[in-house]
Amino acid sequence: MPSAARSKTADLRLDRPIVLVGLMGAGKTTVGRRLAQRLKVSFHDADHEIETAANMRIADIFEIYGEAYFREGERKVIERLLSGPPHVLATGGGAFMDAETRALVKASATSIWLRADLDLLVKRTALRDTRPLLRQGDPREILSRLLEERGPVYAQADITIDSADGPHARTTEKVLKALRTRQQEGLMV
Ligand SMILES: Nc1ncnc2c1ncn2[C@@H]1O[C@H](COP(=O)(O)OP(=O)(O)O)[C@@H](O)[C@H]1O
Ligand SMILES: O=C(O)C1=C[C@@H](OP(=O)(O)O)[C@@H](O)[C@H](O)C1
Ligand SMILES: [Mg+2]
Repeated sequence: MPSAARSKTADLRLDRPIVLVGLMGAGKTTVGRRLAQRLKVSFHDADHEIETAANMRIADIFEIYGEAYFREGERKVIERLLSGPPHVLATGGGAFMDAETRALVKASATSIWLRADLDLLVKRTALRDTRPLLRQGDPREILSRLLEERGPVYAQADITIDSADGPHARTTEKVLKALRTRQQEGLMV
């Protein structure tokens, strides 16, 4: 398939995994899958891996075992995935808040914060009621508080990309462009 879109990624060779971080609804899972396709590497979603390993839904893990147990599983899953070959990994929104997970990601991957404003996060997370943290009150209030708390930590990622409204493809292309720039500057991607 000799499309221009495809040939544009031929110059990008991953040295290590790409890890997407950011709040619920930022588009980590959606954009991550597309990014992996464009880079021709495999895609993993930490939430999905946890659900498979536990054979339970995230909301049930939170309800039955609690958040601390979930975070432990999340850390283990991410550690296992990061020890593998370069790929794209979409984390759950809280993963990068865990100091140990964050240190691991910073040491062995290129991290990307997909940043979106509150209105967009509220709109996108309303599409699916699968996130236990947003069931604990008013989703807008919860997301607003989390944005304030977590924003400075997400900002420690190597790259920040605005995950604005519009097609996922546009955000994916922005990520690719940022990776290409980094590589041209001689930095690892
Ligand atoms: N430009 C966009 N980028 C990413 N997601 C978008 C966009 N526009 C709409 N969406 C929708 O918003 C939701 C984002 O959710 P998801 O990818 O699961 O985010 P996260 O994994 O960060 O929580 C999906 O339903 C997706 O289809
Ligand atoms: O922000 C969080 O703490 C969480 C985000 C969710 O993933 P997404 O960010 O993919 O929605 C999921 O891991 C869990 O519900 C907790
Ligand atoms: Mg996700």
